[in-house]
Amino acid sequence: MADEDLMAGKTIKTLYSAAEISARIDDMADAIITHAIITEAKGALLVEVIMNGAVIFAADLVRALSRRGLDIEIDFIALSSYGEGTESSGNVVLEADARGAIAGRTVLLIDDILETGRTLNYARSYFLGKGAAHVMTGVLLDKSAGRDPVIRPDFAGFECPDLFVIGYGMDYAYRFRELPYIGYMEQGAAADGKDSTG
Ligand SMILES: O=P(O)(O)OC[C@H]1O[C@H](OP(=O)(O)OP(=O)(O)O)[C@H](O)[C@@H]1O
Ligand code: HPA
Repeated sequence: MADEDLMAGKTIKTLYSAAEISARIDDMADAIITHAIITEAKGALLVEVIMNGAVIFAADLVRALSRRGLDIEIDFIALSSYGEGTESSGNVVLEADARGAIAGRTVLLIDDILETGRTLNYARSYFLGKGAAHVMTGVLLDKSAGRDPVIRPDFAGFECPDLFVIGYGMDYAYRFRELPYIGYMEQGAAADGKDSTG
């Protein structure tokens, strides 16, 4: 489907600019490297990137961690539950397995957004099931509206309003991941406007 069709009657409003995201990732990296479990972990921290949405966030976060001297190993797992829609199907599908050695490791799961919590719950069970010593979670956006408050990330960048957001890795129907900022689609007058320079 062409962007023009997806965008019909809508414009993208900026929620967080590229500069705001960058500054927040530095704060998150500071918080991660001082966390007791990570500081005391034996061997490299195993960073598990949950594809596809988290790849852009993870690329920036791991380099921020590296600049602070943290020893890390990067691995990937692919999980999917939204498809082309804006609501969770309720069913998390394992599209691709992790490949790293997991038993006994301290694992930091990285995802772009936490909404219902199904994806991170699935991932946490997956890594604990493979013998991880600790599993921690880091998300750029925490969309907590309507979610059980017991479900919380260990590290979060921004609270996300109850809107379907796109950009900086996040898609709507597999598009818009490449936007350098985070935005949301607003029904509006402009047919094809990207109002943001973020
Ligand atoms: O907390 P939840 O309600 O589970 O939602 C969060 C998940 O939804 C998105 O993944 P999606 O299924 O869209 O796959 P993608 O990463 O390939 O875009 C996002 O990247 C998170 O992994
Ligand atoms: N945008 C993109 N992907 C998502 C969202 C969202 O708001 N929530 C869960 N996955």
